[in-house]
Amino acid sequence: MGSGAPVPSAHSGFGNQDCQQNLAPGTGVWFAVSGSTGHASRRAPVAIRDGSGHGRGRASGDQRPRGRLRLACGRRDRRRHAAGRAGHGRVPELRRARRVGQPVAAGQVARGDQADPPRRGRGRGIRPGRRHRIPRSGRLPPAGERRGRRAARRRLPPRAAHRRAHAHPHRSVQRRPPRRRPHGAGGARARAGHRRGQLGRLLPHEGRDHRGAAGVLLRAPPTRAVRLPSRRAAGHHRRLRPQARGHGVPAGAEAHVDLLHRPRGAPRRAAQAQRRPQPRSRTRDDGRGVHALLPPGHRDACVNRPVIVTDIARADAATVDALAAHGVATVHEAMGRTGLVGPGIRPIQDGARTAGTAVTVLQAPGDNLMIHAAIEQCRAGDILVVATTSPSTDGAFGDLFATALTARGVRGLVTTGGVRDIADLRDMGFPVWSRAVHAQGTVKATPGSVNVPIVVEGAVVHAGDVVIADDDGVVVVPRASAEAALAAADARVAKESADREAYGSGRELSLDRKGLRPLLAELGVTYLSQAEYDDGGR
Ligand SMILES: O=C([O-])CC(=O)C(=O)O
Ligand SMILES: [Mg+2]
Repeated sequence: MGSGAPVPSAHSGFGNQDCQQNLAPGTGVWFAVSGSTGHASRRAPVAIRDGSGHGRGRASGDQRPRGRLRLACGRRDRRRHAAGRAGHGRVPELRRARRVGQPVAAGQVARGDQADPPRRGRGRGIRPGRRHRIPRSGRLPPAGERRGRRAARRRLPPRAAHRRAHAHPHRSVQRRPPRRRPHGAGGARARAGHRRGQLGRLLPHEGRDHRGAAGVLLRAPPTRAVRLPSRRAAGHHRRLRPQARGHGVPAGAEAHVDLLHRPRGAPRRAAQAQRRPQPRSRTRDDGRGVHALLPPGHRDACVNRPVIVTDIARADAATVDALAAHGVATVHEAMGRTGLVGPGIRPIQDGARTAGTAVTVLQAPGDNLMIHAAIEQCRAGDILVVATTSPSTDGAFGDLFATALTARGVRGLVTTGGVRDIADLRDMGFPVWSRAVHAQGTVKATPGSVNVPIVVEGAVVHAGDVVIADDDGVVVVPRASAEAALAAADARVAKESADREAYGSGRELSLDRKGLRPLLAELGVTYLSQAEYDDGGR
């Protein structure tokens, strides 16, 4: 939504989360009449001042705003009602009433004393701060709904039957719609706005009654409604036209799609309302991490489900050892400055240099189950490389794992997570590169994968790739490029060796040896004496 004029709507269901999720700064929020009791009154008109929070509504967790609208019977009404003399002419009174469709100014909460009275119709005389009677049928529904409302009224039970059935005649309790939704009982689930039944409850033209005690048409918004830019309205939802009509707005592509409901499959958790609908996961992901869906048939599509790949191809062991001898910086340069793991992954010890073939682990944050599974897949010459599906610094690895891995000939660990027992790890001589040292324990509860491609601080690691690690960090050499990388690294080492000799003896400067003087001149770098510099370079 942009910051344009708010859309008139009879929806009343903006809660705090809706605001945080879906509204841009300065976007006005609008309201509908809420009954004094019943589910509709739990929804609240609030306004957004900026993208970080809400207007002056009540604290988070209590979605009733200060500007909540109430319909209430006056004391005299209740007395007369109790005495069975609720005459035909007695009607509930509307306090601090506002017109449906009247936008709340951005940055303000709807308050009764700021109410803008209706300009037309039977409620035109209503003034803030005064008590006015309004006709039982009210004038609140937008014009487009009148036909449906009249149809719904015809289906109401007689008033006498209603009074007999009414449990609390002294209160202005909203009467439930006389007809139940076709999809199950219209109880708590219906009020919470689940599933398609809600659509039916919202739309008068679908023939259901929505009037509260005062005959006011009540609407509840979709709790999972999603706001999208209006340019995406066209074709978004097959019910666009009838729904837009129901709200008295144009039904074309210009209609605001916040009037629409999310198609089937929307997530139940409001915090995830903007995620695409996904097939229900067969695994327990506990909401941690977001699956990166790959199209079926993609070579890496199996990363969508937890797997342990057992028979990985590994880079040649002699090549791995030779690359280890060259170190991270040299190999990285030899590979055209690629393959480097980001600087967030640091060694926990000094002076270690190792290389191995990668056994990869993709695990949930705070969960080291898949490390346990990966140990079995490790063999001599491997290096364990661990990534989590979302950032975590929990200490998922310690000396017990290192002991098991050492027994299998594993050469070290690289992890995007945290490690603990590091004094023991150092004493053992088991080298580790990690994002954090953190004693925080982890669980063994969530599925993950072993030997699938992972990303480690910007570097893609496939199982069997060469991973070289030393005090400078970590570099990854794809298995298929290992031989070429070694040849390039050998050449670089030879060249660096000659350079080292030249610089060490003082015979030559790198500027001359590398032919950099002409480059400096070409780049406009000039030499000045101190006097010339002090003189401003003239
Ligand atoms: O067991 C764990 O959760 C990690 C650990 O501390 C160890 O390997 O020693
Ligand atoms: Mg431990």
